Amino acid sequence: MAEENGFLLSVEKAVRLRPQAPAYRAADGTTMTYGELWKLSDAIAATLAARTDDREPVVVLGHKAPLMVAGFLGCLKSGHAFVPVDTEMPVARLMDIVSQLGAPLLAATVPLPEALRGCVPVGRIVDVRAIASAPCPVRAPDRGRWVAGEQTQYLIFTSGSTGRPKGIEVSARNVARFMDWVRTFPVIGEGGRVFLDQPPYSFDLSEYEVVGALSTGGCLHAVEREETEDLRALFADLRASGVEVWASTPSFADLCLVDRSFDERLLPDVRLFLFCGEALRRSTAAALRERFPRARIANTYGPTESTVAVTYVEIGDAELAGERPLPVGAARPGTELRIVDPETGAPCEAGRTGEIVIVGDTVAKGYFRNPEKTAAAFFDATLADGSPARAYRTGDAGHLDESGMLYCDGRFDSLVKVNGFRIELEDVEENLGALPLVKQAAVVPVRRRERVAYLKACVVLRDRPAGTDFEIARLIKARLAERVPGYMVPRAVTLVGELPLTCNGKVDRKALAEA
Ligand SMILES: Nc1ncnc2c1ncn2[C@@H]1O[C@H](COP(=O)(O)OP(=O)(O)OP(=O)(O)O)[C@@H](O)[C@H]1O
Repeated sequence: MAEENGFLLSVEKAVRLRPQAPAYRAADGTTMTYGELWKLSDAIAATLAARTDDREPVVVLGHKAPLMVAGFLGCLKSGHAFVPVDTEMPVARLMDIVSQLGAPLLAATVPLPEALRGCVPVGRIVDVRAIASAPCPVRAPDRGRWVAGEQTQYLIFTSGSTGRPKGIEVSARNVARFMDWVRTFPVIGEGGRVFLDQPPYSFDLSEYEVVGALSTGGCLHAVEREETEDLRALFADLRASGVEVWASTPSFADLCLVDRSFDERLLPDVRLFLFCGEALRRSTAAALRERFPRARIANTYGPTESTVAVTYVEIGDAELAGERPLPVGAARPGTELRIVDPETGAPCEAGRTGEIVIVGDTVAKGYFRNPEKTAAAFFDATLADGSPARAYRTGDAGHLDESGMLYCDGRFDSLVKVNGFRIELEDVEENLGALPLVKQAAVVPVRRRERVAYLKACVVLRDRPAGTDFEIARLIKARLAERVPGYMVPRAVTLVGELPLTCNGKVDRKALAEA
């Protein structure tokens, strides 16, 4: 029998079991049920199928709205990979994506931004809002047309922090295997849970909620970007949300933790905090544990190239005790982690730091229309049981302990040389963060003529001590020098109110370096 789309089958089952159950709660309070979502995605699929016989990727443009999710399902049902593009993206990046795809079909859930109007021919635009407001019955494309197996389910473009954005092609099978794993997570596996829906859909962290919620009959509770910029508005919304699963970057949790009312009285139902995308600091996990004593806190790790995440670990008292950075988890079934020498690719000795290589059934197909970059990062490998699998070189530094627990040791590109000393920026950040005075810190290299001239630390204070900025910076440097060798103490320490975030909600190091 032909392989069907595991994700769509699970959503279909949820539709069949509880068509009236809420699937999506938008920020304006409107709700879309499973039955409505399925019907709307049928109509979108029918429209797309009438437009083209091709299986070309379709850009789904918009922000947090049920129309976006219906657009994703509509693409899959009509045989198209979807390319989620958030309206919050800088316009230049948006235009670059559209040009890389070459005048793609564009399913718009919002009015087109001015700059895009000239780039996409009118005949290539599908107005999702018009489909949603036309109540006529439609015949959805035959299920034989559904995206399945090795075909691309979605194409996510990296933020391009290291060059031009690359489109990562994740297959239907990759997503199905990821989904099978997520459904074994505590809380999510029980089904019917309410998920916070915060990261933009153009960031694959959002797949935790799209796949996690919709394949288990759960509900997405969307929060808008504007809300996240006004904690009072955000908390007013969250108070009545009933959110049970919280998946975000640690930076987004840090942002909320700034306010002391962010605790279990605000969110009495939260039972699982799920982190991915950047280092989870001990201080963040400890604060959450104190304020949400009944919730589990899980750290997960993975790049978009291996479908959201491939490791999982719960952070409890044992993990919080001690000084070393928190683990990022043990490999999911179906994934093997290897630590290799980044230069030669040879396996490292047990316990040593090297490049993390991910092998397994969620490793993506490669980069869209980019065979060179694909060949440079992806290769075919063999799993321990002898079966073939795809492998991806992450560019992340890490090590495994004797029990197979993975620790991230930063990215190879965050290893810098200052005056001949090799310094791991995240190591400096970890030590700064451990100072009682410091709430959050990011360390960036300041380059002069291709070399790193010195390090700059941007620090958010916990409570401001007496003294000028200069005196406080000097105090921080002195305290840090008690923990690390002198060459690791940043020459410049800048006090900031908060750390800037990228549109994906990660600390924006590029902006800090340029500031
Ligand atoms: N739990 C974690 N702890 C530490 N780092 C993590 C964790 N999870 C993910 N990461 C980092 O995030 C990277 C994956 O992020 P993502 O796929 O969003 O792309 P990116 O490398 O941030 O690229 P871009 O910024 O260009 O989009 C990983 O390779 C790793 O460096």
